[in-house]
Amino acid sequence: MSETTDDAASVTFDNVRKVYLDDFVAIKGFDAQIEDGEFITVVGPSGSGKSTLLRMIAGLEEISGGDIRIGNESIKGVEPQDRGIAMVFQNYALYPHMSVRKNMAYGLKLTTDLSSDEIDQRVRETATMMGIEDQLGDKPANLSGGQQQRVATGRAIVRDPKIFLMDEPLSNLDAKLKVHMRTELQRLQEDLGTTTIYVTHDQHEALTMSDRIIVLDGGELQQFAPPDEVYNEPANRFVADFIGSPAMNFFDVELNGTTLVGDGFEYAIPPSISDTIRDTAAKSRLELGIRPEDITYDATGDNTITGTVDVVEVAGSDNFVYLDIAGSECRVRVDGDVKPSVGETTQIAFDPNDIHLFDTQSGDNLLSGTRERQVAEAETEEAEEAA
Ligand SMILES: Nc1ncnc2c1ncn2[C@@H]1O[C@H](COP(=O)(O)OP(=O)(O)OP(=O)(O)O)[C@@H](O)[C@H]1O
Repeated sequence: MSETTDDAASVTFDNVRKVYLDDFVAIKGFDAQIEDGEFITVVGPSGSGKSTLLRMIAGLEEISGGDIRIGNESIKGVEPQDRGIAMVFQNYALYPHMSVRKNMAYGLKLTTDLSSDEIDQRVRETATMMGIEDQLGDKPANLSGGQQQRVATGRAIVRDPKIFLMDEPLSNLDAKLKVHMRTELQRLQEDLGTTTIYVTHDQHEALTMSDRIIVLDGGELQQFAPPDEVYNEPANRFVADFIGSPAMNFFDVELNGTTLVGDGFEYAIPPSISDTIRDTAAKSRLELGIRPEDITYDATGDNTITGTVDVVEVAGSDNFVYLDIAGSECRVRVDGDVKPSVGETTQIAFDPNDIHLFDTQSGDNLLSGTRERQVAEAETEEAEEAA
């Protein structure tokens, strides 16, 4: 997170609702507090309300209920151009008939009383920062995708906004350029320290770029937390399934004493976990979640599960093995030099500390927060031993 001097560019969502066409609720009672200078990504499936959220801040959509505040000020009744925001769109929305210079200067001319010379100087400085100073006289159609992206970002930066809103700004770039621009945007945001709300379909972008991630589904907030927490401590089954690639494996299980029993396997868990889930297990079915990267392939010893190799996906430095465990698919990440044969039977194992357990009815993660506690306890023990 970048250091800034005041909280003028915090963004508060207070029970925000958006209703389209009188009865379609696109955003349902959304609450969140974004701090000044944070880089926030918003992820969720198509139609989950990501763009709607951004468009309400930008003033491109009315808010149907609740309020959004920038700093302490409600944005209701504040004209879009007076909100101190700048937006970068997926299709860049550059004016085709204007040069890069005019595209970048246009917003400044409309919203400030700077002189032409001052505007020109700011445009040139920003163009240099974005590496497009040689393109100032060109029309957008004569630029590459990456250059157009830089112009769109430069046009937002030149206005020196309090908040950047970015709606999938890199999705039109090829994979290599995307990685490059991702680093560039991240560095720019760190240098400028401007609060940024960034919508993306790409969970890798979300996990690598942001201070915190908003996960939306069906217009409802599922989790708002730093990337490692969303990954390691997903709030519910939806988040667990949505974040991570290949996705987490899930198995229907029941608790029997300190053993999770599923189709084709029994898996022993420590009493600390079984005690945590016992009350829920008495009322509801459970799902065991385990990430492909947390599974040991070809394991020996106790507490293993038997599977048969269905598919082997060669992916370079890592391979993915798809196992059949009594009719359920289980994805396992293995080293690139491990290439099992289809039809082979194997044992897999995983550490009980890596499992996730969900209430099948509510989807809640029953072990939420326990991993943080485990880490804290381990650190305390280590400190005590060292003393
Ligand atoms: N102007 C509109 N009128 C009616 N419904 C709309 C309008 N804009 C969006 N919607 C609906 O609201 C829901 C949320 O749309 P939104 O564009 O915010 O989702 P999104 O998460 O950004 O999706 P995507 O990832 O596909 O861009 C969708 O069901 C969409 O069809």
